[in-house]
Amino acid sequence: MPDIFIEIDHVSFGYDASRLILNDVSLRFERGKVTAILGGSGCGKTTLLRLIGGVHAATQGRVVFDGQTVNVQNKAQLYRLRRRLGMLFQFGALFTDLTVFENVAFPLREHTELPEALIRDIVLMKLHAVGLRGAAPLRINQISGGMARRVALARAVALDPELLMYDEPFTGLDPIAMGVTANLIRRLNDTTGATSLLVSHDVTECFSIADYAYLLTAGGRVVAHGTPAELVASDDPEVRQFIRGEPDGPVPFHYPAPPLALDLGLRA
Ligand SMILES: Nc1ncnc2c1ncn2[C@@H]1O[C@H](COP(=O)(O)OP(=O)(O)OP(=O)(O)O)[C@@H](O)[C@H]1O
Repeated sequence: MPDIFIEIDHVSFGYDASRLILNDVSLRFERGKVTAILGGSGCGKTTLLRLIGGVHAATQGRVVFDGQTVNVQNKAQLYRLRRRLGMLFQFGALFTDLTVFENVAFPLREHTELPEALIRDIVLMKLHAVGLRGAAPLRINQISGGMARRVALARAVALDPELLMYDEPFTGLDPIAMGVTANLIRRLNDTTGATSLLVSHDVTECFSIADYAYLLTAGGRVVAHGTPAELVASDDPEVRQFIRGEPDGPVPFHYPAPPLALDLGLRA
């Protein structure tokens, strides 16, 4: 029996009543694993992370976090839950005029009463884990984008979260920085014993580090799920189109439209 840490159980959600973003979606994330959630723009990946973090409530269905149904009305439960998760947003969202050190120290100062000497040791250890202990005194606007992403990783793990959620961690990075970031996500998961969810549209990078992956399409519909090896070996045309990034296939390139000739008035 797999040890499920997060379960999305027949969840539907819309930001307003007129449009469902997630339509009866079910996913399960195993404890200790890195699971990738892949899908095109707008299919609801970030929305899914927000529901897990209790930012929004599911309209229908349940989000279960380590055996407990997430209830956004229960403020005490939400606070405890948020202490258990670390989140890395697209572009890191660091304080650009603070130092690398102060950025990583920030969640420790916000959420704990630890003495300054201990905060210092934790920050230096987290920075060491991402290879940036030597950069501690630099300001964010003095370091490269790839380094900044690593600082954001160190900050996301500052409180030793049990769940790490990464939203598009590879965006805007050059290939080397991308590889470094991917390896760090894997290493931080394994050394801290956390569970990691990785939202991205970068199939290659995700498959290089994920234990398992879900492929989603519009409405959060699960096209397929499995280990990267299983998905790569799939002969389902929709999965192949997805993985190879083919522009046309079961997911058509063209939005439904009348024939071009008709639209251009070329036919009587
Ligand atoms: N706060 C919001 N209010 C209203 N609609 C929203 C909000 N956030 C997202 N949406 C809409 O919900 C849909 C899904 O967005 P979401 O960000 O979850 O998709 P995504 O798969 O993460 O896409 P991307 O890869 O582009 O980030 C989109 O159509 C988006 O416009």
